[in-house]
Amino acid sequence: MSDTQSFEFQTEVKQLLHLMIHSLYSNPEIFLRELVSNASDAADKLRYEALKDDSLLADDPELRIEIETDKTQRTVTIRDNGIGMSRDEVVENLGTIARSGTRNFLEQLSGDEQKDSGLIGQFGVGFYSAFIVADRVTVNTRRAGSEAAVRWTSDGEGRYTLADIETRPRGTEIILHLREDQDEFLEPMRLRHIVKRYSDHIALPVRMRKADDEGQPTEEWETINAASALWTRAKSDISDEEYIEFYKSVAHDFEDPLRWAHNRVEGNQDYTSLVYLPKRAPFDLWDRESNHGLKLYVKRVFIMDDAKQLLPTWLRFVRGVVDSNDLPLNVSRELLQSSRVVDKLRSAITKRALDMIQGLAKDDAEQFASFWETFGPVIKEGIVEDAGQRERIAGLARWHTTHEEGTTTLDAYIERMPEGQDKIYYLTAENLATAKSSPHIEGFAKKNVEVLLLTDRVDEWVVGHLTEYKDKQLVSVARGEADLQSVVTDPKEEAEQARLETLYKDTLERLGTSLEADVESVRLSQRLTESPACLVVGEHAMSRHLEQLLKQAGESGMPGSKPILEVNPTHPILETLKQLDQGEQFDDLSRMLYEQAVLAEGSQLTDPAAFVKRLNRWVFRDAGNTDGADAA
Ligand SMILES: Nc1ncnc2c1ncn2[C@@H]1O[C@H](COP(=O)(O)OP(=O)(O)OP(=O)(O)O)[C@@H](O)[C@H]1O
Repeated sequence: MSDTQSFEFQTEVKQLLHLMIHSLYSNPEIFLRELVSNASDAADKLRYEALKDDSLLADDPELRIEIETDKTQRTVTIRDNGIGMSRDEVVENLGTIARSGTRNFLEQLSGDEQKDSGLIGQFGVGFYSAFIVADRVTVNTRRAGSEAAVRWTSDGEGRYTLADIETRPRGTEIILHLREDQDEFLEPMRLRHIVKRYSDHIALPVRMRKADDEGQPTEEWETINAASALWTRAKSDISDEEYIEFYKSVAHDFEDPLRWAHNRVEGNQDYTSLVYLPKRAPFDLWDRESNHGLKLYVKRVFIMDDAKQLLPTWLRFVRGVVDSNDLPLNVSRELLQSSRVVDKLRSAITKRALDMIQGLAKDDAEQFASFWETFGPVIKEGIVEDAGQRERIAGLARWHTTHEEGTTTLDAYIERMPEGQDKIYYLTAENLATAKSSPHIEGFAKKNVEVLLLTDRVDEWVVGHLTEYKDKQLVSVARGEADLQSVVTDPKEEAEQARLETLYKDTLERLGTSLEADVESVRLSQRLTESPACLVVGEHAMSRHLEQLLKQAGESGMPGSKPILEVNPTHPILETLKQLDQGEQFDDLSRMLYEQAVLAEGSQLTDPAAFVKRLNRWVFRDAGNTDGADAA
C-alpha cells in the first residue's frame, strides 16, 4: 500500500539473534511454543482491555490461535485474533529488546554453545526464536480498536522492513518461510505433536485444519489442545508432564522444575495457586529489582506478569500463577500494594512455598543440598526481612560446621550440644578455609564444642537478626570473652588461668602501650590453644568480618572501633616478650603478634612491606643484620 521502510535492529537484538540461531538449533521445535505463548498472551491482553471497552472484542469475540502449513510456499503460519500491534508497537517489540538486564545477560554468555543455550533458555527466547527455523519471517498485524495494519519482514540478519498494508482481521499473523533443512515442520502431524507437548495447557483453543481421509487439510478447523487453563483443572486430571510443560512456559526455563504445589482455596479466601520451585537459578537471581513474581489472574482473566506483591523478595525465584476470585478485575499494581486481600494471599503463598521447601528437605536430602546451595543465600535474606518467618527459615537453613563434613541444621546442632552448653556458637568468615583454620575456634575445637562456620556474604546480616533460635542464643566466637568455662568447667584450669593472669600482667600492660594505636586492649585468651594471638571485638561492636565487607563495598567512612588483642598464654612468644626490655625489639615482636592476628582472620595489613621487613629483622637478628634491608 505505502512505501516500505527499512530499519536496523538494535545491537542487542542482533547479538541475540546470532546466538539463538547458533545455540538452539538442536532444539528447533521450541519456536512453536514461543509463538503460541505470545499469541495466547495477546489474547489475554485483549480480554483485559475489553473489560473497559467491550467493543474491542465485539466483531470477533471467540479468541483462538490457528496454525497452518503451506507445502508449496514452504511456510508455517501462526495466527491469533488477540490484541495485535500498532506500527509503533511493532518497532518497539520486534526491533528492540526492552527487557531490563539484557546487556548484563549478553555479557554472561561465553561463546560455549551448550552453556549459552541454557542461559538463553532462562532469558526467554520469545519471538526471535522464529529465526531458528525460518530464514525469512513476515508479520501482519492490526491492533484492536484501530483500522491501520502493518507488515514487518526480516531475514534475521540485521535489518527489518515495515510497510502499511490493507486493513486485515484483528490480531497478528506470523508467517515463517522455513530454512532448507526444516521441512519436518511442514507436516501437520509433527506440529500437532509439538502443540500437544508444549501448549496443551494454553487456555485458548489452538486450531489446525482437519485432515481428510488422505491426510490432506480441509477447510474445516479442529481444536488440537485441551484449551482450559491448567490450574483450573482438577489435580487428579493433570499429569506430571503437563505440570512440567506449564512450568517451562510460565518460567521460560528449559529445565524441569524441582517441585510444585497446586492448591484451590475456598472460604475466607478464594483463589487457586500453582507455584513451582525451579532447579536452576535465573540469570538475574542476584538482582533484587529484577522482574520476578507470579502471574496474576483474576477470575481466569490474565491481569499481569511479575506480580511482585504476591511474594516476598527472598522468594523471588519461585514461579507460577495465582488466580484470585477476591480481587477486582480492574486491579492495578498500585492497588495491589495496598490491598489486604493481597497481603493475605502473600502470606498464604509464602507459607506454601516454605512447605514445599521443607518437603524437599524431608524427602530428598541430596536434591535439597543442591537446591540450598543455589537458593539458600537468597532465602536467608528472609531471616533479615521477615521476622514472622525468621525461625522457620533458620530451621530450614543449612550451615557449615566444625563437626560435620557437609552441612548441618540448627536443630541437629542443638541435639549434639553437650550438657552445660546453652548457646549456639558461630564464626563468620570470608570462606570455609579461613574459617576452619581460624584461631578463634581453636579453644572450642580442643574442648570439642561445635562452632558453625558461616561463609555466605549474607550471613553477617543474618546473624545480626537471628540472635536466638529455639531459645538458644547465637553467639559469635570472635566477639566478647569466650565463655568456654560455662561449657566445660574445670577447677584446675581456673586456677591455672589465675596464675597466668598474674604472671603476665605486666607483659600485657606493656603490649597494650606498644599497640595503643591499633588495639583497644590486650588480654589473655581462653579460646587459643595453638595460634599466638587473635583479634576479637566487644560484645556489641560490629564484627571484624562485617567491617571487612563494608570496606570492600567502599564504605570506608565507617567509624572503626578498635579490636581487642587476645594472646595465647601457652605460646612461647609471650614468654619471649616477658623477657624483653621495652625497646625496639619488644615493639617489633608485639607489632608482629598483632599483624599475625590480622592475617589469620583473612584481613589485609595496612603496610605489608613493613611487616616483611620487621619479620626479617627479627628472624635474622642474630646474624648481625640489624636493619633487615637485604634480607627483605
Ligand atoms: N502474537 C502477538 N500479538 C501481539 N503482540 C505480540 C505478539 N507476539 C509478540 N508480541 C509483542 O512482542 C513483544 C516481544 O515478544 P517476545 O516474545 O520477544 O518477548 P516477550 O513475550 O515479552 O518475552 P517472553 O517471550 O520471554 O515472555 C511481546 O511482549 C508483545 O508485546
